Amino acid sequence: MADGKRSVAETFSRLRERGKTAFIPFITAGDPDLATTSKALRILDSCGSDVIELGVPYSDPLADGPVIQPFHFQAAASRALKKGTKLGSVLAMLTEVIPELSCPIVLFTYYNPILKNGVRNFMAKIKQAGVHGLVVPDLPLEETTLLRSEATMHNIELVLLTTPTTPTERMKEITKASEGFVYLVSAVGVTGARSNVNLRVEHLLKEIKQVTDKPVAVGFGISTPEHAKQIAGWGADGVIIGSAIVRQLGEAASPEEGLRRIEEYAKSIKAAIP
Ligand SMILES: O=P(O)(O)OC[C@@H](O)[C@@H](O)c1c[nH]c2ccccc12
Repeated sequence: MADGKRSVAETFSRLRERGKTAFIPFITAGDPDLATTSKALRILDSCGSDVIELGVPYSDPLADGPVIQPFHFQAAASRALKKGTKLGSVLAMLTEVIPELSCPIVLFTYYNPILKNGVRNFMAKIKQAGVHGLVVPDLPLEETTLLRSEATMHNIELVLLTTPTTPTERMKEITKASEGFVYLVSAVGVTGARSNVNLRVEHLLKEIKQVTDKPVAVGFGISTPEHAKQIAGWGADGVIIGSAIVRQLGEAASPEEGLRRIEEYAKSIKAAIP
């Protein structure tokens, strides 16, 4: 690649060759401020994150879709928005930080901010900042055509999501269209920490893997090293953890303490998965 970094898909194929499962943490940009986010990205990268998902805070995440926004992200997003975090400042921060990271960044944003910027302009901007992939959780498959063609043109991997209630035919379409990896949302309903992993994930993974060779990463409700290990054991190519990491920052007395907690937490997950 032009920037010398592996794409998301290449990252997964390298891991697969070595029989490894990707660790994919999610944090919200600007929570509690962008300087802390840039440090968190460096820390997560050096703790062996294979891909990092970065959420762009948005004031009204429920506006356009049936997406359930977990409590911790609302809190994280409002902390970030209080600081006036905007897409432009997030991308300025990424432009500086991404060249120092070894793992690719997947940006996570609702569709509205993309529309506001204009799809083509948005893709050009995030590419310019060094972003590799994009997740738009409130974008239904039917609406992805324009976004996909612009993403492809700008060399951005557009990751699509499938859930336990997605009908099989639709799931097949999603796996066909998804780039980088397929995001399997492990449960319907409220996300965030749960005491157990949804046992249906094992079956869902099998079902998806029958129709695609693309890597499948599981997210929603994974919070402990045991959960991560269990999901890796079921053959997931990646484990996505959001709320549990965001909470480390939210509950800490200071950003410094939050960063130390993130580091410790990331290491504990990394040690649990192959
Ligand atoms: O927070 P959890 O339960 O660890 O799950 C990650 C997930 O929340 C993250 O990828 C994410 C944040 N906001 C979302 C909205 C829709 C789908 C996924 C997400």
